[in-house]
Amino acid sequence: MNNDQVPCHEAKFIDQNGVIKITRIPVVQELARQRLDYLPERFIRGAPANSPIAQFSEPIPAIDMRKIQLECDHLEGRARELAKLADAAKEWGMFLIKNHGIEPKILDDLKDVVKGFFGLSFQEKKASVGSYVSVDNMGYGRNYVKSEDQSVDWIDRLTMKAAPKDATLGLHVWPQNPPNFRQSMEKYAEEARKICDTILQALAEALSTDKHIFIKQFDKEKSEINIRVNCYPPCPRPDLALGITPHSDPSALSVLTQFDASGGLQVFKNTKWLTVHWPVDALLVNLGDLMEILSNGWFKSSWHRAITQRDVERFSVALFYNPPSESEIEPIERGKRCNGSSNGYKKVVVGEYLKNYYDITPTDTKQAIEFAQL
Ligand SMILES: O=C(O)CCC(=O)C(=O)O
Ligand SMILES: [Fe+2]
Repeated sequence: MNNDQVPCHEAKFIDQNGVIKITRIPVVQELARQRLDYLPERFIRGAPANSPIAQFSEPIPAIDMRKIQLECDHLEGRARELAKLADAAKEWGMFLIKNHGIEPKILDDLKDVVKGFFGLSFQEKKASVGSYVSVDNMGYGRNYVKSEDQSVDWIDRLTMKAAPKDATLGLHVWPQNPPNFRQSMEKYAEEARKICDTILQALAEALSTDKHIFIKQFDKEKSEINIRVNCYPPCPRPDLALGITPHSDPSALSVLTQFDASGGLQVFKNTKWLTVHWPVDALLVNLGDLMEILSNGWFKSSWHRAITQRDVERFSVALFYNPPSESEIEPIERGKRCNGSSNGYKKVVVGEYLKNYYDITPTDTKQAIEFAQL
């Protein structure tokens, strides 16, 4: 099979005139199987992928889940951990989670179904999972495609709605193969939701405000959980490609786990791209735009990207936790609580925020959040 015969994803996008278009992009796993010694043109970034100079960072903050739990009775230790959390949320917009408490079996099952799915042939993958029909970044395929001539990321991905419960009712959008895919993913999502709920309360306490102030905007039945499984196959020219283009997540919180390899995630901090020290199998939390809005600018959503590696295949699972789509979220009072780095934020309807985000992403800067700025 030469390069032109590789199976393609069909990515739908709406062009500048509002017309739905389809562009065909080679399946990256299939390209990687050919062990090319060059990078196909479509994947070449305009500027060197690793500029500005990426460096290894100082370790990012690691938050001990046991210490931030409400039941923790070591009050002094808890206060110290909350201060560390506040610092991480303001300075990094991301942190690692120690002692997350998710049973190894749940994470092992997650890894098995993810690798099981991406281990299928392209035809089997297509047969295993249906599509969400509309242009909404869901299903097996591609991310952030907006035109025929844009350079695209070195990634295959699978995105699904895990909550609310009826989000996928009547749709064949969960992989049928491996057969326990949905069950394993939902089990993991349930655990990740508990972690998010604890973090939401801890973040509020870390700002010395009512601990319910963020979590009250979520709803057990209606909050959204979207999950994106990212597969980054070995790349012939990591210096010219990116795994995921720079972005902030639109979510309130994103919980990430990775398998097999680390060294792929980078965060933009103090004018530099830093490679995140992220032990394989640890959980990492990203603050998304909705959290920056909810906190009225106190906390920052992280601007991050994934790089590719020459001989390494890496998988990550990103779980995005949002208040209900139809709800209007309200930033906390500005007053003393805003750090003054922006004019602050206004109320936004979650679904409208997300729609705008997906309409304009990818962007070169954190532009989507301007939608909610005063
Ligand atoms: O693979 C990673 O580490 C990052 C993934 C990510 O940023 C995303 O899916 O939004
Ligand atoms: Fe992300």
